[in-house]
Amino acid sequence: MRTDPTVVTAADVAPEPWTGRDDGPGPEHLRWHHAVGLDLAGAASCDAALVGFRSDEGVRRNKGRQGAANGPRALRRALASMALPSPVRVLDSGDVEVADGDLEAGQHRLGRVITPLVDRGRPVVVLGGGHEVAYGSYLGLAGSRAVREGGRLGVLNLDAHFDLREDARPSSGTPFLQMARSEELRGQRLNYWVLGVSQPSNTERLFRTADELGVRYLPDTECGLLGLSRVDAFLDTFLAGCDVVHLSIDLDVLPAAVAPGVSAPAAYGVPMEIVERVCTRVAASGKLAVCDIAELNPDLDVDDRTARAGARLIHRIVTSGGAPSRPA
Ligand SMILES: N=CN[C@@H](CCC(=O)O)C(=O)O
Ligand SMILES: [Mn+2]
Ligand SMILES: [Mn+2]
Repeated sequence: MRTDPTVVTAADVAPEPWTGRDDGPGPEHLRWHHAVGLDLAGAASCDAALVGFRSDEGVRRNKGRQGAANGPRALRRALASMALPSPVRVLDSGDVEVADGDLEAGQHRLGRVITPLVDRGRPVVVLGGGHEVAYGSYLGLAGSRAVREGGRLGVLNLDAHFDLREDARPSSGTPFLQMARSEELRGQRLNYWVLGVSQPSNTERLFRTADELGVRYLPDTECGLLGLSRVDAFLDTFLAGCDVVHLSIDLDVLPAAVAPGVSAPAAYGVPMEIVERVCTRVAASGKLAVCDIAELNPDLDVDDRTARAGARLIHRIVTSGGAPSRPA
């Protein structure tokens, strides 16, 4: 069944107009707030789409520090005044909101919003929300034409954690195990790669689960600038083995000084230079279908550092789909 790329599904909460600093007219003054449209009817012609996932429920169930439901608003605010090197058109589709603790229903609604956006053939950026956002994104991707028609799905998680917990209820600690189980149901093995895994932040049980599932990972200690060739080789192999990429960015992959506004800040972390390079290369591959920005908790942020770091990664991803007109 083919979906009409001009027909998209409305989110729970309509998007609000974007505002920000304005230095004058013309492309030389272009900023994000100029480039964002809210009209779903214009979805087909956009270079990228945004959708927010206002959810704290996964972090609450995972015994973390709550506040991620306000992440989408903080990310939009941090993006609004960023300068654009060349014109892009971005659709803001609004937010899916997890209400009354019903995370599972929210993840399915998110999936239904994402599928037609993915079918436009341009990246969808999902603004979390706790990392439970990733399973909703997966549901959207699994329903997309590219995956249903046999495209090989690859999931790359930039994270200090595996998020492969075997808990009774879905949470921010379980999304990739949920994906693995869903893939098993359609006779597939989840092609799951993690960059930035912190040994002290994952029990031996989680490492064992990762090994049993055939997960490929690079520890944070191998993701510094001295490990650049290892990171590049890891990414090359990942990209060569898939056609459709789900990039999931848990901001706690970054050092705590760069990303203090997360439930579990990283004592070590992967440098911003590396994380940004990985994002840029994935976007430039032309295979990126969905990218989550997860775990931003504005209540815990310092000078909007984490929101700005997340926004910068989104900026790089959206402006790296084609040839950038300024050096990255
Ligand atoms: N999404 C976060 N997942 C981590 C949280 C760890 C923590 O709160 O310390 C996990 O479950 O391992
Ligand atoms: Mn994490
Ligand atoms: Mn995570």
